[in-house]
This record gives sequence, C-alpha cells and structure tokens, in this order.
Amino acid sequence: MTDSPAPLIPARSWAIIDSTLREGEQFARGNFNTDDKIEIARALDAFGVEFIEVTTPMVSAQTHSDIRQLTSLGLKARFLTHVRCHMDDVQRAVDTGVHGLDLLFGTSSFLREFSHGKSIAQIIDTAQGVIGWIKDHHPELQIRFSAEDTFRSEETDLMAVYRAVSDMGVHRVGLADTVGVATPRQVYTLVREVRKVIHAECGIEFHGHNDTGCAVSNAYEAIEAGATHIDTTILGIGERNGITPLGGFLARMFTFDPQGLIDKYDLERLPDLDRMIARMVDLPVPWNNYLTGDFAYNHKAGMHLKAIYLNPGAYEAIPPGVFGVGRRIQAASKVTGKHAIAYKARELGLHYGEDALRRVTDHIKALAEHGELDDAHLEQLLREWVSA
Ligand SMILES: CC(=O)SCCNC(=O)CCNC(=O)[C@H](O)C(C)(C)COP(=O)(O)OP(=O)(O)OC[C@H]1O[C@@H](n2cnc3c(N)ncnc32)[C@H](O)[C@@H]1OP(=O)(O)O
Ligand SMILES: O=C(O)CCC(=O)C(=O)O
Ligand SMILES: [Mg+2]
Repeated sequence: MTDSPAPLIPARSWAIIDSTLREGEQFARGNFNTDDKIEIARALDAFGVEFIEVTTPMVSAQTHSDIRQLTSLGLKARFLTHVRCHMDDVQRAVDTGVHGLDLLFGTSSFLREFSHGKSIAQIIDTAQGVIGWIKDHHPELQIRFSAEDTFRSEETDLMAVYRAVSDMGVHRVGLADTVGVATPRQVYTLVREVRKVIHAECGIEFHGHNDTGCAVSNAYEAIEAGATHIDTTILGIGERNGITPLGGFLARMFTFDPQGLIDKYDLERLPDLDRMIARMVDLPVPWNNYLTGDFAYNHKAGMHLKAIYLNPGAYEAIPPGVFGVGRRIQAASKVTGKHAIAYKARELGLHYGEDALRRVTDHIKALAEHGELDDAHLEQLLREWVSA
C-alpha cells in the first residue's frame, strides 16, 4: 500500500446489501432450503454485511415462513425483502419481520411492453399509492424504490420516476443494470444525475449484472459517483452469469481504504463464504476467483519471483492473509529464474556458487519443458545437485 493520509473512498461511505438469498435464488443452481438459508444468513452476519436481501414472500408459503424464521434469528444484519411494487406483495411482506421493502418497477420500454404493460405515468401513480400506504401503515419500514432495467430506460422517464418516489420520502432509490449492459462511465454519469433529483438524505443503491464483465467496475463507479449501497452475492451467483460478487467488490474497495474494510468486516471469513456457496450450488470455486480462487495468489515467472521474495507487495495489490488465504510460490517451471531457485535452495539450507546456480536453474527449466516439477521433485533435485 502506498502511504496515503486519507482514503480516496472511505469504506464508511457505503454499505453492502448482500442478495445471495434473493438474486442468488435466481441462479441456475440456487435452490436453498430452510437450513441453507439460515446457514447463509448467519455466515453473512458473522462476516458483517449490513443488509441481507431475501426473496419475495409471494414465491410460496414456505418462502414466507422462511423469511419469518430468518428475521427472528436475532442477527445484527438487517433484512430486506424484494417485492414488486404492488399492494398484494407489500401486504404479504409487511408481517415478515423485515427491516425494509425493496420495491421495483421496470421502466425500460422492454419491460413496460413485455413484462407489466404499464406506462411511466401509471408506474408513478402505482408507486405513489404503494409507498403512501407503507408510510401510513408501517412507518417503521425502510422503503427502497428501484427502476428495473435502468440503463435501457429513457433518462427523462427515470428522472420523473426517481423525483416522484423521492418526494414520497423513500429512503433509497435503486439503479439496476438488469442485463449487464452499462459501461462504468454510464453508471458514474447516471448516478450523478439521479443525485440531483432526489432529496439529500435519500440513499442510492446499485445492482449490476455481469453479462459484459463490468459488474465490479460498475459498482465501483457507482460509489465514486455517490452511491451509498451496493448489491452483491457470494461468488456473484444470480440470473444468467450473475451480479457483482462480494469478494470481487471487496477486493476493489480494499485498495482504497484497507483499514476501513478491516474495521467493518471479518474479511478472513471470505474463503468460508465462497466455499459454503460452492458446496450448496455443487460447483467448485472458480480457479480465477477474486482473492479465493486456487490460483489467485500463485506466483510463477522468474521476474516476479525474484521481487516477491524480497517484498510480496511487488506483485500483490492486496495481502492475501487479510482475506484468510495463502500465497503459492511455483518455483520449478520453465519460466523460473535463478533468484527463485536460490531462495528455494536456501530454504533447504543449500547454497550454490554463481555457476552452479545457473546450471541447476537451466537444468530445472529444461526438465520443466516436459511438465511441471512438484515440490518433492524440486527438493530432491536441489539436494542431488549439491552433492553431485
Ligand atoms: C430483474 C429481477 O430479478 S426482478 C425479480 C424477479 N423475482 C421474481 O420473479 C421472484 C420470484 N417470482 C415468483 O415467484 C413469481 O413470478 C411471482 C409470485 C412474483 C408472480 O407469479 P405469477 O403471478 O405466476 O406471474 P408471472 O411470474 O408469470 O408473471 C409476472 C407478473 O408480475 C407482473 N410484474 C412484473 N413486474 C412487476 C412490478 N414491478 N410490479 C408489479 N407487477 C409486476 C407481471 O405483469 C406479471 O403479472 P400479470 O400476469 O398480471 O401480467
Ligand atoms: O431491485 C433491483 O434494484 C434489482 C432487481 C434485479 O435483480 C435486476 O434488475 O437485475
Ligand atoms: Mg438482478
């Protein structure tokens, strides 16, 4: 880390809404039973996420009863349920013990035509009715209103909708990149525009899909532009190829305010969270997963290894130990170099002169042309070379 007096983006300026128990249930393999849901909620709470979003109770009687069970666990994290902007859904949700309701209504022409069939005026009218009812009957509930498919909606429509719901006193508005099409610059610009039409205390939430690989950068841009809440799921699971992954998002944000993240979350629990969801969806943690993938901290090339031995920060943006993972030095490959071999030898108490070091290094590189040497083979070879 470079010495910087104040973090560029303080971790206290944003909160995580983890949606593994909502968006994650929309993942191809996400089919959590009651015990799974309790395990996930407890694990997220122990990690320290501020909010846990759960599926709408409209799904089934079982889902309704599961939400009630989750909200009575006595966790510190606050529960939100994701419901359509409709009185039936809201009335079903208000007795579940949640802290707030995440309302949504699609505002793009795609969703207005092919999903719910409502005009922008009807959306505003319905939203005012629903929000007004919640405020009158359940003032204790936090209300968020999201314009689904925000980034394919007309900006004038969006501003009219956000202004109207802000005037009704919602606590947060949501911008959702529902099909993962937004670019980071678009996200930044739109969040700034939305900020101008909502009341000063109104939070801004961002929900980003990863169809074009921008879910983490878009979440970051949203925060840079003033968003206060980011939706994540563990391993990024969700509809299609998912949304902003918790680990990837934290990796991004760690580089701006490491201590802020350490203070807010129990970061060493991340590998357990990733493994837990991998087990439940019966898939491995991806090899290249942010922070916790098998090879996320594998170092191999000679030029890297020379520097890594002197200071791991030379080739690591984030120290792995903070997130409870270790690094792996892969010294015996064809791309290795003499410094790495010398370090390995020294670990074994062996020392070579310069010529011998060059020769043993070249020998290892030549052998590795035909396949990787494991640690035991490397050790044997280094010992034999000394006595040869
Ligand atoms: C981008 C997202 O991830 S949005 C969140 C998606 N989440 C879910 O769909 C939750 C799980 N869904 C379900 O269990 C079911 O779809 C239910 C219970 C919500 C509704 O089931 P059904 O009544 O059988 O309707 P179905 O799912 O076939 O169609 C969706 C309905 O929602 C309506 N709808 C869609 N968006 C909204 C909205 N924002 N507000 C109000 N109604 C909406 C559609 O018009 C349609 O109703 P219609 O038949 O009266 O036209
Ligand atoms: O409610 C929201 O903001 C997000 C809904 C959703 O999952 C999406 O639009 O992809
Ligand atoms: Mg989504």
